[in-house]
Amino acid sequence: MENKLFIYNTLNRKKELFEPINASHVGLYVCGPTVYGDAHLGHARPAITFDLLFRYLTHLGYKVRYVRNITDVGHLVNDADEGEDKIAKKARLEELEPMEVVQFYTDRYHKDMDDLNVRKPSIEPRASGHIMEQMAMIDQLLANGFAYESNGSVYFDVEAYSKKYDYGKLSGRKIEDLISNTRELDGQGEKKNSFDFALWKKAAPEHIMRWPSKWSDGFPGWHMECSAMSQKYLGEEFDIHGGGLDLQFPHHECEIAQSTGAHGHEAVHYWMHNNMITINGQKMGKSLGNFITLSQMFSGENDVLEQAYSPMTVRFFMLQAHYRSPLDFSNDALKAAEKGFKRLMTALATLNKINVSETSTIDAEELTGKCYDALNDDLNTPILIAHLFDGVKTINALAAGNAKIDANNLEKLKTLYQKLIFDVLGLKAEEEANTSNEMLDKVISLLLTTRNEAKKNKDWATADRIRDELTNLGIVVKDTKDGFEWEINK
Ligand SMILES: Nc1ncnc2c1ncn2[C@@H]1O[C@H](COP(=O)(O)OP(=O)(O)OP(=O)(O)O)[C@@H](O)[C@H]1O
Ligand SMILES: [Zn+2]
Repeated sequence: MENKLFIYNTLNRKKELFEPINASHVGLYVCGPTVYGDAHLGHARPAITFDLLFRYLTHLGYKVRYVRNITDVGHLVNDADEGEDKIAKKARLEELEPMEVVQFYTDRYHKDMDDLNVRKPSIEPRASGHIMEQMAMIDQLLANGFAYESNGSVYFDVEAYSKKYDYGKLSGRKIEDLISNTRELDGQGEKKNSFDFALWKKAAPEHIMRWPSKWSDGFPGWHMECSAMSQKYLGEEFDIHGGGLDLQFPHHECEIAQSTGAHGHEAVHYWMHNNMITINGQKMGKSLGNFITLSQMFSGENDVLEQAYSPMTVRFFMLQAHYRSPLDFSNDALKAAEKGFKRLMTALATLNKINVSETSTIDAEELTGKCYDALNDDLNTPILIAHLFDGVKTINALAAGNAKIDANNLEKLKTLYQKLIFDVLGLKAEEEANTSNEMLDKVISLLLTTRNEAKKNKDWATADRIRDELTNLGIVVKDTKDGFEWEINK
């Protein structure tokens, strides 16, 4: 397969030709959600970005193993080593078992992902199911002298590590700066240095999520799960690790340190980071309380929303921006995406009705080349979509009889649009659901109008039968002075 895909590697801060370890296979790991609340618009960004990558690599012919985890233990409220576990806190507030919270929000996350047409990863491991693997890696780090035990907890020894390796290489932080910024805090508590991070934490008596270990009854640190699970399913060295830009430090920096410290070499060849969804210029975040959940986006039930936005509108909105650019939420931008998506889908329907000519004024090959060049340039979807819209002008010109296309070019154009729109961008037609809803509306209105006519004719038997039969189907009919109202009894 001819390989021209360049991806921006955060580690080296440049676009690099993608060369997998094994010519035909790709290992991809992406940090998934911490499941203690509904997914918001921000969470859709890494999901869609790496779904696009998964789809494009598959389209290019690679066999991809895509691992996206579920964090169900170890992610503490302040993202550092202190505070309550995010899941445990939610469980306490809701009076539920932590794993009930996890199951509830994991199911809801899956529903949102299905709506957005995000393909399921090949493996979706949970942190709590991989405690043994995490403990084994901590053992390795202790044996290699990059970790120390303190009062039943185990910490990563950043200073010892940085004598041999480069701590901060991903995020660009300098260990000297970390040392000088934190000096006053050090020498207190369990850690040698305040920038050391937890690999294993001894659980306080009230902490529910705990596992026995040789160090203490406790739980693993948040960064540990991704190192242990990526290694388990993709090997000590693998191709691509993705996640949001906000995870670069400390999460991914710590992952690099853990893997390098345990194995003597780095695990990941290409680090990819999606930029943030912002709202009024600020990161949309659960902790900041400025989020719109995905189900609110789809139903319109949030005061910030001027209308509901369908899942494909949301997906198109994301794809119209490059994944490394920040993207600000606005009703106007979403409305524009809604229009754009519809225009593209209408053009696709038009394309399927175009007649063939003997000659062609259109060169499908040229457009195909431009589209793939955009994708190969670090998944430049805004440029790709601009080319697809140029093609829409051509399609409309063909439909209007202002251009000609031969069978060969028409076939190529159809294949290009089908493959890129459905397989790679992962868009899908949405009319179907709407059509069946609209159809149901019309059929019920027809029945109820017939019922009103029956009532006018004093044909009470027919009127009652229509109402009763609808009630049996779960449709509640209310007579009003203007006619009728109805609703489906859920
Ligand atoms: N506003 C956002 N824009 C883009 N990606 C985001 C945004 N918020 C979270 N993510 C990404 O979603 C993934 C899951 O993150 P996680 O569940 O840890 O969210 P979080 O950090 O708890 O969110 P929050 O900051 O809202 O509490 C991560 O890759 C993270 O980078
Ligand atoms: Zn992670």
